[in-house]
Amino acid sequence: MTTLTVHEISKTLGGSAVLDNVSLVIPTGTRTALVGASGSGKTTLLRLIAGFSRPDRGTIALDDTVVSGRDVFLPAHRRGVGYVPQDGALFPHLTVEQNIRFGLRHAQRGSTRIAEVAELVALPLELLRRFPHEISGGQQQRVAVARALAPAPKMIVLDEPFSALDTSLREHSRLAVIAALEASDATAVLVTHDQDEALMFGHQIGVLADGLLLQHGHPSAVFDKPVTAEVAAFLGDAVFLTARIDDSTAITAFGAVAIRHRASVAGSRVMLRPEQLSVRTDGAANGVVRAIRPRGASSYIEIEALGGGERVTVSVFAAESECRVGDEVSVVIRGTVVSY
Ligand SMILES: Nc1ncnc2c1ncn2[C@@H]1O[C@H](COP(=O)(O)OP(=O)(O)OP(=O)(O)O)[C@@H](O)[C@H]1O
Repeated sequence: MTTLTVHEISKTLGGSAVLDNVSLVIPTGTRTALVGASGSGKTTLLRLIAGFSRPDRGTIALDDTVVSGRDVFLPAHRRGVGYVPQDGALFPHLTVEQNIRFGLRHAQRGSTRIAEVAELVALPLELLRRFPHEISGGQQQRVAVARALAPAPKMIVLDEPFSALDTSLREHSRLAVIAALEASDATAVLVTHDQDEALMFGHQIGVLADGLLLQHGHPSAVFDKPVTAEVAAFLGDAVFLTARIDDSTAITAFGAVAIRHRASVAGSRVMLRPEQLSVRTDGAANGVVRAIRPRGASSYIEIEALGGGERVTVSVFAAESECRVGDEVSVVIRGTVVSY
């Protein structure tokens, strides 16, 4: 187990700043997900951590040992960091067992370690004799994780390991890999562009945009109190409403609502999640139904505030929907909001 300290890292590639003054501490034995849009710098940061590339400025330390700094650079093979690339990158001409064995030092190769790590990633032992093309994509990814875990690294980094998998396989593989990481005690960093994956991965989430680490912290803290509207929108569907901010209350076109976090001092809008909205046909009307869009079990109802301007889309259980276009209804906001 190792604590990773990334301190004021900057990196320019092809003449453009790809990472700008990024600092992050990943405590020993914890799991951190780095999330961000395509091109935000996630893979570059992971490569710097693994030791495949050198930062222009700043330092990277594993515990008290600086592995990247002004006059120091420990290459990947001397860092003891396990690496799981995006496509798994298994050797096609080697069996599953030989692939996993490849990650082991000579002395460990005859040991029971292969069966141990196969079990750790929930890989049935009968698959050990097969070649990569004879197992599923999800199993291949787990072999790649097993290969990286085999030498018991103190730290493991994973670059979008589930991105090529379809939804159900991805969920299954994710859970198996998280359980394996938990059991291994390795400090882990996962790069993903999938918000749900990032939020469920572990102890910390870091949100990158254009080379800047916009926010990092416990997943629920970042989700509940996003520092900017950009972070809020990146982590899930977000509804923004113009509001008059009055101390700890926001007055919106759909009523007053309590503020749980003021991200800016002089805010003029609030953010809430679509799940916080519901619609009632009794009660004081504050909106008019402009469109109804059926979507299987649910229907999306577009509602415009009375007096015009603001619009929200509310998801309702289709069988219970009594609304028609033109009806006046009451939009109710549950819970609390963040103001910007
Ligand atoms: N070797 C390189 N030379 C020049 N530019 C590069 C190089 N590698 C990456 N970049 C650029 O740096 C930026 C960040 O790339 P990076 O791969 O770190 O992003 P990412 O967040 O991992 O994206 P994705 O989710 O698409 O993999 C991009 O604009 C990319 O085009």
